[in-house]
Amino acid sequence: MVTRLALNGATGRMGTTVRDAAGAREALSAVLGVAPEADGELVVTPTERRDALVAHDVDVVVDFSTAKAVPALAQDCADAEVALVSGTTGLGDSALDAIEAASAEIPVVHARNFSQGIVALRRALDAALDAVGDYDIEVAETHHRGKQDAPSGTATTLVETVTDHRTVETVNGRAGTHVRGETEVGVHSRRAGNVRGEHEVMLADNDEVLRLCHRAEDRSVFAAGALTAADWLAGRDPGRYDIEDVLTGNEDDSDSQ
Ligand SMILES: NC(=O)C1=CN([C@@H]2O[C@H](COP(=O)(O)OP(=O)(O)OC[C@H]3O[C@@H](n4cnc5c(N)ncnc54)[C@H](OP(=O)(O)O)[C@@H]3O)[C@@H](O)[C@H]2O)C=CC1
Ligand SMILES: O=C(O)C1=N[C@H](C(=O)O)C[C@H](O)C1
Repeated sequence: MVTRLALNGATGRMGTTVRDAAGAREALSAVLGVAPEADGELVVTPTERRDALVAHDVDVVVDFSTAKAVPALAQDCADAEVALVSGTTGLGDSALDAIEAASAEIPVVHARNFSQGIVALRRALDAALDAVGDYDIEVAETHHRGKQDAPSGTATTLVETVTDHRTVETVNGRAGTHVRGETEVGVHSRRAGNVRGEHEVMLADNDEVLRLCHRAEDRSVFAAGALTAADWLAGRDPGRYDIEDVLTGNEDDSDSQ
């Protein structure tokens, strides 16, 4: 059976990449786009979205848009009983609450990075943190000049992985006169060119430095992960799932209802 997709943020960098990647998969079909400026019969505006999801018999919405758009999107998906895969980053409390509320009605995957390499990096970081003592940790990320949110969602997730191991105080950038505190984790953001996404976690002690790095060279790696999630999510029970659930097929760790 073909899973019918709607792409929220259809005209953006990721929306167009996901559309092209979906076209190459037999099991998926992108039947609708949503963007602020509707530009054809298959692209509707956010106010038309809920009715269009029902009319086009959509199974899953794949969302790469903007944080402000997420609360209304999550509500529309719940109302239309359509599953949601969202990769949008920089979400504040209202968007996170809206995703949580929607997940009582529909299945939802939200991931700040859909690449397999970042899943592997998180696992490697977990293992490294088990192996080293209280090494100093700094996180750095570089993205294209068009990225709006900083630090990146992935950098935030990497700091959360550190938080699973120890109490930390996040310092976004460093300026002025200040000696590094023992619990600090510095997070550093650069914006330049068309860099797709680079992340590095540095773990350092006296006389040794361990670096864990990932570089996305094409947005297709994010699109592939999001489409795998869409395929996996269609027809599941309501609940909140994560990218580890998708890649391992593990449902024990989800909080599905
Ligand atoms: N999880 C992951 O693996 C990845 C996540 N991302 C995240 O995805 C998001 C989008 O990134 P990117 O594609 O580069 O950004 P773009 O700015 O290129 O695309 C965002 C699109 O969303 C549209 N949009 C704005 N408001 C709405 C709305 N209310 N409803 C529907 N669409 C809307 C914009 O339209 P307009 O321009 O007309 O305003 C734009 O076309 C970011 O948060 C980014 O961090 C990116 C890559 C990978
Ligand atoms: O905006 C982007 O481009 C990306 N955003 C995500 C993030 O904020 O972590 C994921 C990826 O690095 C690309």
